[in-house]
Amino acid sequence: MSARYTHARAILGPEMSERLPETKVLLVGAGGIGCELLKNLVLAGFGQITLLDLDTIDLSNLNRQFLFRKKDVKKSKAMTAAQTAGPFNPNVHLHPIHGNIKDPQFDMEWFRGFDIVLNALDNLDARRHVNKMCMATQVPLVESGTAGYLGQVQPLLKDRTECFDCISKPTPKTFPVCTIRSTPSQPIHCIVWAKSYLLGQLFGEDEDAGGELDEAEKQGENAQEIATLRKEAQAFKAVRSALRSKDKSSNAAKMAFEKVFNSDIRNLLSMSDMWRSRAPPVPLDFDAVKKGTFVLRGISATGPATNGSAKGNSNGHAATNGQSGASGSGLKDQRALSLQENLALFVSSTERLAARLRAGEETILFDKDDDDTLDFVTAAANLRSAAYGIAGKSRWEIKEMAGNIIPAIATTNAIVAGLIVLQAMHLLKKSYNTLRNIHLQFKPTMPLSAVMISPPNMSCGICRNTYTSVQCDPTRVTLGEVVKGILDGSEREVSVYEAQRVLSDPDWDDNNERTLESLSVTRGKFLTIVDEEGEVATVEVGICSLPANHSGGPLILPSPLPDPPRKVKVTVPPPSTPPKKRAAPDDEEVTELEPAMKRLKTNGTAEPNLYTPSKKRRLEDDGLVLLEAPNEKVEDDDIIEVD
Ligand SMILES: Nc1ncnc2c1ncn2[C@@H]1O[C@H](COP(=O)(O)OP(=O)(O)OP(=O)(O)O)[C@@H](O)[C@H]1O
Ligand SMILES: [Zn+2]
Repeated sequence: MSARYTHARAILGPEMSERLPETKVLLVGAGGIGCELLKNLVLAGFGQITLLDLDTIDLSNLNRQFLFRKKDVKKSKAMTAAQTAGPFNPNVHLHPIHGNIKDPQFDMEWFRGFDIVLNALDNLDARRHVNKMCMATQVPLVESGTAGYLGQVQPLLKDRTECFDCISKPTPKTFPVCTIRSTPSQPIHCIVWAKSYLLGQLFGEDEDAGGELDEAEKQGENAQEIATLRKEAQAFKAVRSALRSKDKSSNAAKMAFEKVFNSDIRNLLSMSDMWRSRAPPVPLDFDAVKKGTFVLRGISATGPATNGSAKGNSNGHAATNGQSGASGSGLKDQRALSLQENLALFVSSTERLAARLRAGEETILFDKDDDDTLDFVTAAANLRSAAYGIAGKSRWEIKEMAGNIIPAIATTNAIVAGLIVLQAMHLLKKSYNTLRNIHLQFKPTMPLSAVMISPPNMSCGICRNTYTSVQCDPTRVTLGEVVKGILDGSEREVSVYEAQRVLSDPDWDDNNERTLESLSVTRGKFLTIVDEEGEVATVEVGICSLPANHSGGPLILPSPLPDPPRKVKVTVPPPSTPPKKRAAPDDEEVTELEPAMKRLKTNGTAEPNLYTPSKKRRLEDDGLVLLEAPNEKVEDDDIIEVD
């Protein structure tokens, strides 16, 4: 045993140490937590590590994602992390993959190839996807996350612990800075970008990257990349000095606009890899937007900029059309602005802020009560949203949303990465009694708290389902063949879904003769078979591909076929009662609850009708609640009543 493992062996014990070289780990995400975790795994001697990330390295990642250097900016995170960490331990086999974990080839068969999955992700969508794949394949998962000084590590295993979806998650309200730097997908990303990045670049302290770039070039780093970065930094320099220049003709606002909404976007577009799994942004043309001749995704620059939540002008002509001097005070705060109006607001707020610099203010920071900065952030965020096809927001909404961001802290990521390895060890050793949910908290007297594991939530729509998979050729196999095969001759009535789409039900079998592919049910997706009477657990069928050397029919059914448990009918608890938790995980005692009913207020009249589970489920999936009588009310602020 080489000295390399002395410490790891002392911690892990001889048995675990022996097994590590054969252990197959999937690490999803090579960002802040992922880099720290990869280093831990490699040094501990985990033998087979698959590392997957869809992104490329951003300059702003370098302060904490220590496996990356300036020469690596714009390269694949997974590939670069593997290249850097590989030599830490030559006995380890690293398999980096540049891809999205939701890509079809990462199906149930693929997940089954791992002993454990470790999430180091930054978004709910990907986390929920990995959770479902791990519940489907019964592969243990360690989930994790950090926000500033706070962190959490949660070991998850089907039937033993609750899953990531057992408790519904509130939508996150804060974002680490860099998540929003290059690929925004929500209005808040653009708001934070405008407030914390662009405002600072133009009106904050001089953040000159030139010196660092000179240094990088001296060290022989990628000259082409450095040249691109230098050009970007130079362009900001030119705009900054134009903003501070007494020369009125410098047209600084136009320069700023053209840099961030045109040339920077063009630069990003030239990296075609980035836009393989995302919709690409569209560069904006200053003069055409100003004139109102610019058309973006079929919408005129004078129409509502995007279909944002604030009410736009339905005739496509904004009320202030053509007013170039739209100022904060002249705008109705709660109206969505057209692209042209956002440009006018960008120009006017930039000029107001520039005038303040010329009058002696050295730096200007965001203050929601400072109209100039709020106008600037409103306009810049909405212009960026428009370029990326994201819904615009009103000035009033942006004031609400421009909350504080939480910077990522390297030490928090490092602590959490260490804790992930410890929980992974418990899962691999099957020492389930020692599993804990760990919280890293901002309490100097007790920075870590270890919480007992909760058993599964009996009404969870993810981990209480019965999972199976079929190997098939979706171009040849029909929906009816798969469903009939899985039900194995049972006559019970079922409805079949793919995600939220109904594909068939007992009264509607039009799709049964159609191929899976024609129904867009392809590799990596699930067919969900729901019992019409609600008496048998839902079966989820993962679609996998046929083995490479297969020559027979288009479908290989699983063996054994799934045997979903019968649900024990339990009376629906009152709406405010949380789902009952069992004292200890014990598979024998599983009972299933019907999905909780929407609260209907009957005003003392008839009891609300209980619809059959599938019908009700379809209605609820569509966001509909059926009211019995015209005087009924639904106690839910998100619900809009329609006749
Ligand atoms: N669907 C996905 N498939 C693969 N990797 C993903 C997916 N979603 C997110 N990731 C990766 O997870 C990582 C999360 O790391 P982290 O939270 O540090 O993000 P970051 O973008 O590097 O930094 P920051 O979030 O602070 O800007 C990122 O590298 C991101 O590319
Ligand atoms: Zn669950």
